[in-house]
Amino acid sequence: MVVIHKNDSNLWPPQTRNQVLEYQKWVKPLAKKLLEVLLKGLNVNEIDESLELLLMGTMSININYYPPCPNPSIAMGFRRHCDMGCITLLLQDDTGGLYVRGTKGNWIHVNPIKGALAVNIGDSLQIMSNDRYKSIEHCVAVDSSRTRISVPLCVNPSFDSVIGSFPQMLKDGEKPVYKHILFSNYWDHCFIKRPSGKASLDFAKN
Ligand SMILES: O=C(O)CCC(=O)C(=O)O
Ligand SMILES: [Fe+2]
Repeated sequence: MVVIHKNDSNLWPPQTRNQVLEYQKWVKPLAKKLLEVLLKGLNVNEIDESLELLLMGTMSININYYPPCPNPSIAMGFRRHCDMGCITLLLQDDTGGLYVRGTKGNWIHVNPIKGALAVNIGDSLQIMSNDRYKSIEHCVAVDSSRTRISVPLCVNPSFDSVIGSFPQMLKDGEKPVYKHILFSNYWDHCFIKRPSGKASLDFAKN
């Protein structure tokens, strides 16, 4: 289940609607703080209204339910991918199974820590930072005996935002790695083509 637009909340089952909206309200200032810290690293000192739309104009929440799988060695919970937006704040239960790709191509298990959120960088922030920040490839393995629930909150540009390298990134003749594209086009590309791993970024490359 995903809440993208404000009014989509009517589509949520009433059993969880209030909790989801409450959680979204609680987590929004935290997302902004994290983006402020990340943007300071790109010499952007303030997130004004237009930047806020670009960085966090769409927030979506998924609730992922992974049932136990009798043969985990031949099944995948979630295939390898990068999230499309700027950052994802991921709440997971204590079952485990989330893996991120290390710099040497190895898979690293993200041990669940009670009360902690895992924060992933998404493709849009890689694009805006002209590759200074890298989106993290991740996947989910299933467990033979336990269910798993995760609640990722994806902080994305608004759909009508144009994403591209921040001009203040490009110093001393540095070339933009990515062209300027509408975030909704990037979103559609990822959903329709379903590229795996980091391949979706090629769509945005110059
Ligand atoms: O279930 C997880 O831990 C990750 C889910 C995920 O990667 C996603 O929803 O994009
Ligand atoms: Fe993801």
